[in-house]
Amino acid sequence: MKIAIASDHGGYQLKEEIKKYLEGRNIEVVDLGTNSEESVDYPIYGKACGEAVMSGKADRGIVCCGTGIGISIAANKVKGIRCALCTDVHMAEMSRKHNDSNVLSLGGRTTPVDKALEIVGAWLDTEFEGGRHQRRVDMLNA
Ligand SMILES: O=C(CO)[C@H](O)[C@H](O)[C@H](O)COP(=O)(O)O
Repeated sequence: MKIAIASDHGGYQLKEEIKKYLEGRNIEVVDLGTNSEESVDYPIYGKACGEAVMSGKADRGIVCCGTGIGISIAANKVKGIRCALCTDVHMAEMSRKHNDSNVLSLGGRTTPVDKALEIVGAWLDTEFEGGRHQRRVDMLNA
């Protein structure tokens, strides 16, 4: 699996931790920036991650900003993206099982690193259930 990751300055430190975690699991990472804590604008990075997923450059994406809110809104503007802002493992699992989320959003200023990495692990390891949920995902895509 190949994962695209992107953040603004508020999510930069968390993105770096997620990158290490993914590489530790031998998952290929496409890092779309940002590359420091210098102030940048989250819409650019959310869009870049969404486009990387929809173009096939990556299988799924992970985005981070201060709260995870702004960058998830940006990613969700890309047609076909189902970006889920998750603050716990249950939400991450459900976003995969029911929503087939293809981008995960996390808040670098709101979710501690250890918890965020647990969320990432659950999100990576949970499959979409299909069935009645496929109909709803099809409606989202339409
Ligand atoms: O977009 C956000 C909130 O929805 C993110 O948390 C941003 O990281 C935040 O708005 C950036 O704020 P800053 O004061 O410019 O660092």
